[in-house]
Amino acid sequence: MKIPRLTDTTLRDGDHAVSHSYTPEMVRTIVQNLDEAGVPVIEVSHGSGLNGSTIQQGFSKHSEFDLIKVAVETAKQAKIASLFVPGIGTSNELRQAAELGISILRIAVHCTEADVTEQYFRLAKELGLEAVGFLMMSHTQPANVLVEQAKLMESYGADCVYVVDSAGALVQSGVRERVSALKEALSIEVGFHAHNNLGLAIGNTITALEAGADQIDGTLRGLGAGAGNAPTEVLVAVLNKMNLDTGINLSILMDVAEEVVAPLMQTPIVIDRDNLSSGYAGVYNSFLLHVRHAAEKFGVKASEIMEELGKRKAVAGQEDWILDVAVELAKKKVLKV
Ligand SMILES: CC[C@H](O)CC(=O)C(=O)O
Ligand SMILES: [Mn+2]
Repeated sequence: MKIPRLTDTTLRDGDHAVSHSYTPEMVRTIVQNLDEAGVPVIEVSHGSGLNGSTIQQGFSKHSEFDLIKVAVETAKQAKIASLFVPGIGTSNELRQAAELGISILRIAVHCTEADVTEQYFRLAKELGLEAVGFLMMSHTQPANVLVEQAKLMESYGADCVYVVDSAGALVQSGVRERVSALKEALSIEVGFHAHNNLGLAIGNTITALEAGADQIDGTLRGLGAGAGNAPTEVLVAVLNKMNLDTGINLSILMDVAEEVVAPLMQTPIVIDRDNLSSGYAGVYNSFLLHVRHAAEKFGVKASEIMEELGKRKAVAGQEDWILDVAVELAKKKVLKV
């Protein structure tokens, strides 16, 4: 099995879990530790990607450009990456992040919408960036559809395409099928990004490696949207046990996870009823906080909203459905009384 490239996305996916409250000091400390530990790629941006600080996605406490600047200045060996979602971010933010010195742009779209990424892949390459495609909500489509979409990204200049389990809804057979199909069809690298709603983030990531994945993601303590991600420190420990030596210092990772990241958690990252129902129904993890707010406001269960959103096959960008569903469920409840 190949030694994978590990991207730590505590400062991007984890941004959802801290309600976009990262400060330059936190970024400096986390980047310093990840960099010293030897993590090769560190992702920094709003959880929903560049320019995500909006009323729909949640306002950031500090400008993500200030945070990216600190990250670039602090990292000695690690490459800094940012996430970009077309429609949330524009070419302006992409250019600005490149000027600040990011090395990698990860372009994320719903897994049937690769065609909207062309101009951004081309621009990222023009600006000298490594460009990675993110096929979000990959559980919703069979392997052959993901292959078509990934091939489009490859034709636009992608250096790697990720199978992204945004809802933490995939089980191991689903990961194997999708990652192997991409590996077989593409000439570029393939990655896998896990969420832990079904308790499979580490197991699925290892399955992705067995299926040939070249790149994987983690976050310290699993800090990330919904049930969180594969914890970076656990991934490194497991890879060591498998004799896949990434050269990453486990002891530094365990310390920063325990002493710096764990205290940042607003609520423990656990598989509670809301997270499990979200993964089970296949609902996008970034919906969690919005669903919880709506549930509280309208006096319904978050898990019921998740179940209904799953039935309606809601995707990123359809956050307005959350309120519609909550209101409908509340009305039904009143009529029953
Ligand atoms: C809005 C981007 C999204 O959070 C990307 C991601 O990490 C995922 O889909 O899991
Ligand atoms: Mn994610």
